[in-house]
Amino acid sequence: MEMITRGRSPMKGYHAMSGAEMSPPGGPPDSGLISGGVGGSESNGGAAVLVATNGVAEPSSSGIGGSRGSSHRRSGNANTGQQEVVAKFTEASHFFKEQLMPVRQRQGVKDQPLLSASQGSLRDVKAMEAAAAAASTDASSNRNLQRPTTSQHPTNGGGGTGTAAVSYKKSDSGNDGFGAVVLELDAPPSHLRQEKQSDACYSRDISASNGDLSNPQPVVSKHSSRYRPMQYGGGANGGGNSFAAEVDTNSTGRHRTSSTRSGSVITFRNIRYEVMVKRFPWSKAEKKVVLNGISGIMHPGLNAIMGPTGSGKSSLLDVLAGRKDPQFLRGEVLVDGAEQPDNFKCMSGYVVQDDIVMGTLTVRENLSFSAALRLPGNTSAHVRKEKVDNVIQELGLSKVADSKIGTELIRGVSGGERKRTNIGMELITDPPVLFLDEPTTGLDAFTAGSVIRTLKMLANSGRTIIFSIHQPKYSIYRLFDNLTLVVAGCVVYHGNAGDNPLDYFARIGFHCEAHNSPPDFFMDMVHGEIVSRQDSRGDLEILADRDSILDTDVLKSQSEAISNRLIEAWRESGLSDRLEQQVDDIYQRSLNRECVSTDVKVKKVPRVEYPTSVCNQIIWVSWRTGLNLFRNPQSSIIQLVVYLFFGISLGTVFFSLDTSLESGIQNRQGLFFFLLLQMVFVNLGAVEVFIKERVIFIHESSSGFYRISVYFLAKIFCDMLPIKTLPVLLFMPIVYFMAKLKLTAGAFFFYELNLVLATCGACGVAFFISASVSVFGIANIFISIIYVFMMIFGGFLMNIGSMGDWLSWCKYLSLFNYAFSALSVNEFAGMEFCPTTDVANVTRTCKDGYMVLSDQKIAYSTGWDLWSNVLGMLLITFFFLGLCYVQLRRINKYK
Ligand SMILES: Nc1ncnc2c1ncn2[C@@H]1O[C@H](COP(=O)(O)OP(=O)(O)OP(=O)(O)O)[C@@H](O)[C@H]1O
Repeated sequence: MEMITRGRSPMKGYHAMSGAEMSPPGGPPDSGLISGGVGGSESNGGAAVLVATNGVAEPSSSGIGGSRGSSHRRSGNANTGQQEVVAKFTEASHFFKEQLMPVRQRQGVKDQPLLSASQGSLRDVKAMEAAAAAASTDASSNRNLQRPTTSQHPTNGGGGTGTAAVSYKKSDSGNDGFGAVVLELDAPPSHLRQEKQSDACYSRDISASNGDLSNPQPVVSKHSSRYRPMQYGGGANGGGNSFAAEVDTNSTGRHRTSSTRSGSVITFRNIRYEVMVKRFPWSKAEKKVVLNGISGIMHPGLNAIMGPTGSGKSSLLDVLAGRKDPQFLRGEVLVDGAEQPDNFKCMSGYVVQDDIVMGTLTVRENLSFSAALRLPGNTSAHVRKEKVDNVIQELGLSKVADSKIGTELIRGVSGGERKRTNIGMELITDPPVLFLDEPTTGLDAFTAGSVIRTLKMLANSGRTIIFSIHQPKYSIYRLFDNLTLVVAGCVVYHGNAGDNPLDYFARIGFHCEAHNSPPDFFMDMVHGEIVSRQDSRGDLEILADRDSILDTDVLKSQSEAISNRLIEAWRESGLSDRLEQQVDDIYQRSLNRECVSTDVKVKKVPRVEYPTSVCNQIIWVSWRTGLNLFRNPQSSIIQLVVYLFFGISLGTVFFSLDTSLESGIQNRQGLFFFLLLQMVFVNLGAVEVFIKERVIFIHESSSGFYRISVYFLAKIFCDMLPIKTLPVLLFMPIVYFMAKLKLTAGAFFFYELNLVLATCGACGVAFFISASVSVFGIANIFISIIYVFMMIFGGFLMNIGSMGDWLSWCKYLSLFNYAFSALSVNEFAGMEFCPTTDVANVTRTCKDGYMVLSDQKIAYSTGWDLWSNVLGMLLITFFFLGLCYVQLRRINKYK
């Protein structure tokens, strides 16, 4: 059981006390308490508020660097904030009295005063803590315990209202793995550190005078280090600053309930990302620096990464999300002040630029799929449904919840709704951090605005949202809490959004004109379209009338000069210095706690954790594959119609074959040729199976939805087998009986078996190519080459016996050869073909079927001769399916 104090939004002039004094200095609190105030960002200047000493919590009003317990106010609205804190604690007291105490009494715990709040003092916090603990132990009998009020969090981002909110809620520990009562305290962030003691990390108030981070305060909270060892709240302009320390009682440590939602703080230090590029396939690989020594902190709130195209936005996002190949990466990424967990990909949400939803499924079905595979295996269907409903509601998708997403053939939901569904797929697990790669790309201005507003709402509920974006309009920009401006792989600004960057750039000589919008100004500036009016350093050539310059080389060199100037200016700025200091401080403390590996050369390879069993994964992936198939007319209904048409056509052309010497042999061989052609070449369509779902597969398999083997098996059992075997079983008998092939049950079933195996083998080849190549056109070329090669050695048009031995062995690689041989033996054995017409001066005799087979060099004398063909087709099928599986495993999961 844990009780959490969570900071939210900033209160200027207040010091986020975070309950540091609620526990004995230097050690963890006795019980699973508590707390976390949150340090303010630069602009916040101060923070809220709670001082508790020896079990007595008092509202305090010291600034961010204020001394403990100081109670003077620094801002006019501080008093209001203080009163609100008190009011909220009073409310908390009622809540504990009315809802938690009865639980304690049922358990025989002697009643004791809980919490009395008056102006300036909050009493008996320990009792409250004890009550919360009692409530936790009765979690199972107390499922309906709800937070009585929802605290309102300021969303204006200005940090001026000083609203303080304390809320408390109890999560459903039975299902989501969290047994936590959350006490939310609106307060600004960033002055907390964690320390490792034995097996746990403790958060520490590190705030000191003037934001000096060198004077740590005592330990304030204890929590498991397994999942979220610590959270630093904080954010630009106060949007969604929060802090929470929580105990994860879940075995996987991945799932969090929305009631305990709080974003993580991502700290990155000296990030350098290099790739090796070749100009031509044959030329020597050259090193390209994509990110060059980037540092920063992303707090809960809306964190935008902006920059010109190719500047490294997506790369930075991927690095923070743990989705870049570690072998090309240098530097550290810390999550809540501790080393980025190697299963971070599974714990965080990542919305890729492409769609990761299945177009044939409805919004609700897609979300249900995500819930079924990403929530812990023991989550009940009822809770899963509730989660899906909540996400639908949260994202404003109620109206289209039961509409299909849409494909090229099916008209579906709008672009914005589709994007929100993509976001919902990741929100199901309520991740503390949500990454989005250009979430507005491809959307019109209004839809883009609605998507960002949705993100803002999520950020306000305490999540850390980090996304890359090109050039937003102003109404979008003003929602940002934090801005990271990247140019040529370097940061030129990192900090609060709003007017702060304008002030900063004005200080270094770049002024935004009155009518210009800030994001447009930033982009113009980094592209070199706006030149410095006053270059304080005097080493930048200033070209006033850029429009008159036509020489592109001059423009390019000027852009580069301005970019370099911006990069240098940032490195030399006080903002950057303070940021570096904060980042270094967090990093050093992490090292001290031994929570971070000091060996930068040994980068961890990301690990994927699966929250559900193989069985569950097979059921759900098969369910989706089947549904997708059923609703996809291209691959199901049209295929059936094609087979029906083909069956009737062939049956008509080869109707009632006779046994004449003139046509009986040739017509049968011709029929087998066309049948096999159809069985094999119909699989050209299967080449798109993995190509089409490549992005979804990479995202889902690397995010822990399912194992690769599960996806592969589901494709075979729910796609390949029904799609390939059903039409053969249904429509190929039409040909058999219309053509009057050998009318025995054995011969008929063997004919069916051969056709099924031929088509499965061809499908195996298509699957292998599909898993190996990502471009449809190239895949088509490869598969055509393989099929034609097999056809040459099929024995139809070229007698294999007439080939040299050095070449004829290739028949063993040919599906056509095995299938044709088997069909021929099946049909010709025991037949006799006699002439029906006389030809002058020519004496013709009957020819039996065995002679036909001998002429074709087809072995027929033993049962093995017949069944070896079946074995050959099976081997080809398994060989290519095996290769397909290997290729699926080898697909690069890094971006
Ligand atoms: N794996 C890679 N191989 C080669 N070049 C790469 C690789 N990853 C990134 N780059 C290069 O690094 C630069 C930054 O790429 P990145 O995708 O991060 O830029 P971006 O700012 O997101 O661009 P855009 O806005 O156009 O998406 C680009 O020039 C890109 O070509």
